[in-house]
Amino acid sequence: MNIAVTFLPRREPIPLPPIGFIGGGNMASAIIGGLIKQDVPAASIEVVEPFAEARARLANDFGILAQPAAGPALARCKVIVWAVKPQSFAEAARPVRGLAPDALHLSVAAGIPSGSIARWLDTERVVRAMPNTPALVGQGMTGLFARAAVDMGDRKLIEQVLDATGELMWVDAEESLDVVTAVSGSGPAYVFYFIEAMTEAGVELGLTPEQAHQLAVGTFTGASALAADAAEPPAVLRERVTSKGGTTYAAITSMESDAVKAKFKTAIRAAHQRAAELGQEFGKA
Ligand SMILES: NC(=O)C1=CN([C@@H]2O[C@H](COP(=O)(O)OP(=O)(O)OC[C@H]3O[C@@H](n4cnc5c(N)ncnc54)[C@H](OP(=O)(O)O)[C@@H]3O)[C@@H](O)[C@H]2O)C=CC1
Ligand SMILES: O=C(O)[C@@H]1CCC=N1
Repeated sequence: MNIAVTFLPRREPIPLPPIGFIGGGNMASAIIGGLIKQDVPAASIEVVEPFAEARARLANDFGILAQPAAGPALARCKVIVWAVKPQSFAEAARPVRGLAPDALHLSVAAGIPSGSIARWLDTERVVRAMPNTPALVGQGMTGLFARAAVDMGDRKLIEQVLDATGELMWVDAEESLDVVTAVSGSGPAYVFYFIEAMTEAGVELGLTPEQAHQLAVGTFTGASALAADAAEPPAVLRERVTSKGGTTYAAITSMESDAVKAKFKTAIRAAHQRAAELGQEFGKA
């Protein structure tokens, strides 16, 4: 049998400017992985990361030579991504202020207001993003907010930097980012929690851990794809699974009687409140 093979022309490297990262942990790695997939050369990415183990991981995974402290290498960066914990932001900003005067700043830190970042870095060109970890597999959801001084060209640049991470959603009000944080930023942990519960229940009822894991994960993948594709809302899709007097009815009735939905919403409100507290606590400096 003859198999026709078509070679697609190799894509030209994306002409992104040099990009700096302050903090080279989980979220920075997810974004850097996307940039490398877009053919951005490792040499045009500067990372400041004090933790030696994280620097070794960046070298191993992406061939990036991260620096333990901020220095003049950041001067060439036109975008600086802030991927430090909210608790470390003010301290991390001090040595960077003035080092890259032309840079557009993108913060992924939960809660820290853009006004604090603008003050710490002495620039109004600040965008805040709230991504989530499925960015690692190109299926993230990211909320974005730009300060007034950020123009359309800057917005496009940010979209290009985050292009490979998944879907992007701009919000007009900065407070909305705390809601994005509580729903989709922390959201993967809620999904993993339910996967854990479904897997444990499957094992307790007699399946192997592998079988139970495959069924739980596959059910989330399938149900999410159905919800994304269907014209009907999730409540209608749920009703279609729930045969009268059947097994799903038994499970949903049990959950309703234990107020599972109400408690889940309370948990999301706790995440929302914590985002605001992080901003108040660590945005003051
Ligand atoms: N993880 C997630 O799902 C999401 C996280 N975020 C946000 O991303 C940010 C980073 O989170 P995450 O990646 O999970 O955290 P990590 O702890 O994995 O990464 C943060 C890194 O920053 C380093 N760091 C600390 N101080 C400095 C400094 N002064 N200069 C440079 N780097 C420094 C830390 O080193 P050390 O460990 O030595 O302190 C650590 O390696 C947080 O603000 C979080 O709110 C947003 C959305 C989702
Ligand atoms: O838990 C956190 O604070 C961060 C922000 C969203 C996800 N992780």
